[in-house]
Amino acid sequence: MKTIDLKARWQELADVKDVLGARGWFPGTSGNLSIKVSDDPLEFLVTASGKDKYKRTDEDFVLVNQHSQPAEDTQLKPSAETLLHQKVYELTDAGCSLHVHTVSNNVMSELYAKKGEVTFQGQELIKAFNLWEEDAVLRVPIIENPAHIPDLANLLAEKIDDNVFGVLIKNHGITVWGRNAFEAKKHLEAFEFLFESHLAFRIHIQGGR
Ligand SMILES: CSCCC(=O)C(=O)COP(=O)(O)O
Ligand SMILES: [Zn+2]
Repeated sequence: MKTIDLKARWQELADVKDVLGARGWFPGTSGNLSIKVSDDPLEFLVTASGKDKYKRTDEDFVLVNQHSQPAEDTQLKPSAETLLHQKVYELTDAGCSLHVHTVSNNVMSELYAKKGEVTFQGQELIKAFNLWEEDAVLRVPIIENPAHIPDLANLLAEKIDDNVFGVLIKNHGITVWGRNAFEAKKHLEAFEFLFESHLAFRIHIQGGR
């Protein structure tokens, strides 16, 4: 991959990071984002670990290889959750993977953890996932949150499927992907809208039941 492509991908991911940051979706340094730079061998840019993701700096991203290890000499540490991004690239045609912690995705993950998934039907915004039929159902698997990242990454990998565009991690956050940064961001925004609407409906119409 040429330097110009690396720069373009960096810029693209930095722009997405700014927009998500403006929404407050990186509380307490949480969240990590990645974008694919090369397919064979796999290389992707991923956010550096533990940083204030609301700030834009020249050290925001690290280029990693197919083993989630830095592909260049650097003092920066790739995200602690880089392995989840690696699994997404290995098992899908994704070009971008986004992970954020929000109040809505955490509450939804807790509410529906026992069911192991949450589904949406009859909601206009499931069209953001290319689901156009009237009876189409959007399914979002929910996984446990083991502290050992390889275990977490394996749980995520088990749920990845053609009709899955994101996975909720219980009391942790959501990991979503898309063929490129535009699509990944679209998916993330649609998920968060559906979660917020569902919770608002439960609180205001169903009295929290
Ligand atoms: C304080 S957030 C705990 C770690 C986490 O879940 C996360 O998303 C951020 O980790 P990173 O190493 O990518 O900064
Ligand atoms: Zn996280």
